Amino acid sequence: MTELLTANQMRALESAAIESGKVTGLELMERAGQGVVDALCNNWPELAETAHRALVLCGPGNNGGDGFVIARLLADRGWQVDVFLYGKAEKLPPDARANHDRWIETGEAHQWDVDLILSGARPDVIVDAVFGIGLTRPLPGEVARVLDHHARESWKNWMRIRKVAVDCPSGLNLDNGHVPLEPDMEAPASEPPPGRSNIADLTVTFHTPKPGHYLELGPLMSRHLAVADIGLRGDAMERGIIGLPADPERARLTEPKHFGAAGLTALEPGTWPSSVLPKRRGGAHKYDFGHLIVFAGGVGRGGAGRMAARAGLRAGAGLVTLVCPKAALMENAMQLNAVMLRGLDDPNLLGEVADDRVSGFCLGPGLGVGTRTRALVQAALARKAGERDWRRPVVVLDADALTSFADDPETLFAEVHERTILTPHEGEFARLFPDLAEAVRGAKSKIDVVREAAARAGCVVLLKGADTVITNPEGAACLHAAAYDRAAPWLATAGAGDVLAGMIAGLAASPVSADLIVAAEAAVWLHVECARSFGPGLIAEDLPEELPKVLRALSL
Ligand SMILES: NC(=O)C1=CN([C@@H]2O[C@H](COP(=O)(O)OP(=O)(O)OC[C@H]3O[C@@H](n4cnc5c(N)ncnc54)[C@H](O)[C@@H]3O)[C@@H](O)[C@H]2O)[C@@H](O)CC1
Ligand SMILES: [K+]
Repeated sequence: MTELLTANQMRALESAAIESGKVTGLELMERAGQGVVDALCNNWPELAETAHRALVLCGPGNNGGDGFVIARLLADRGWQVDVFLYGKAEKLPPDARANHDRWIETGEAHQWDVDLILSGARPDVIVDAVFGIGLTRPLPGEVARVLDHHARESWKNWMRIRKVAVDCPSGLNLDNGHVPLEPDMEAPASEPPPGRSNIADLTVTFHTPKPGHYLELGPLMSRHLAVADIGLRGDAMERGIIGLPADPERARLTEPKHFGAAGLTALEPGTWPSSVLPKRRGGAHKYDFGHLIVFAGGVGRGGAGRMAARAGLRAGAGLVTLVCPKAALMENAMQLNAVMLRGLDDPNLLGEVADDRVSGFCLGPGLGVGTRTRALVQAALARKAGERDWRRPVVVLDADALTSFADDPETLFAEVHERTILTPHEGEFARLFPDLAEAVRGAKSKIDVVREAAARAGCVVLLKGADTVITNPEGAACLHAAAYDRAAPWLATAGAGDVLAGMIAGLAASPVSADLIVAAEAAVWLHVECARSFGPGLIAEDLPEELPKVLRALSL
């Protein structure tokens, strides 16, 4: 499953299933609790073999209800289970109340008491079932004190305690990956603010992952993510199939999996991302895969452009030409072979270096901020469909090509077209969309702000990060996360963004390329795959050189 459902979408799906009469809320809660116990035993097989001790922390809503189910199922396996309830039993919602009542037939539910909880017998497993998707306010201090990462240290041998989060580590907002704080807690303090330090060893969510598991603090707090099937899949219409244009309402995770076909792997030909890579058939001519022009900066500033060009060529463009000021021709000539080279001083003479077989432009890396760059961007955006493609040339705008419009983003937005993609990092994004910048985003998720940005700009927008969000003006949103088993911290290296811009352009410049947002998704995935394949010690130049190995593994 590649859809990422927000809290409201998840609730709507559950209500529809319940209203259809196919399932009851109690049955869903039972499956959720069972899913957590199964994931626990799968993840730590030794816990499945003998009985242990669990501390189950239940909250005032249905997340707490899941906790009571888990307590009962563990007790049935012979475990010793201590249960604490934050809230009042009589105020629990009906399904949670039913499971509470069932639990207290044989066990006890103690009232929340920080000192009592932390001075009890050492648990082997702490189950965090305090808040799930229903958390609307900052985590109460007395909950945060118990869930804090360091609270375990009140027990001997605390390093052996495992914490399992039900749906999410309590405090994490599953729509945006934020942890809301009380206003007076925003100031940096010597200790981590309550709530942000609730780090699970395993997080078990239901039906699909949620955006907040992948955005911002989500991966840091969730640590390992398991998704339990609670039987809603048959009812859920699949709207997030990777490789097809993205759904305008539901965000999808960029990963090589198809709904309902868990057995498929990325390595099977014909599946994503192979299915959207242009270079996969014989008998083709180099122009069938497009001619990409990458612009480079002046003397001594060509490295970023050269890396983008090489990435474009490796990614699959049939031809790549680096265009630089004439004064920089010699230094570039000394560094390039397969990438062609032309000099251009006057942006108005673009036609002299770009005939109408050019199907893509990449501008920004190392280009310099100023009027020349603006003029080049405008010239590239003004190009019409060429001889080989019924579409206009794709235009990838990155780095200085974006910053050159910081004073006047509207001019840029007036000229972009549907085959344009902006690829800012957070700093560049803030220059073009100051009201959507990270510092003023508030509770809006990164997905929502990039959606707004794409609608405002009128083209595809890709906001880079460990969590990369790609959206188009119609509202389609894809989230690629270099997190969990795809974490690639060594990708945080100078020039990695230049290579990404080149890879996107190289894939999208082909006249047979997929929809731009789909091509960008594939490029982002391949970029991280190259980093993972190369491993620690990576520098940006290694990324294009690793691409053939990654493509070979895709059986291309
Ligand atoms: N039938 C269903 O709806 C299912 C729900 N499931 C579980 O139910 C969870 C969602 O349940 P709920 O919607 O009841 O939400 P939660 O259980 O996450 O929390 C809601 C409760 O917390 C209170 N609350 C929110 N923020 C608070 C704060 N800062 N301080 C104090 N109290 C606060 C609310 O007033 C409400 O009582 C999911 O995360 C999942 O774990 C699963 O059992 C699957 C089925
Ligand atoms: K929780």
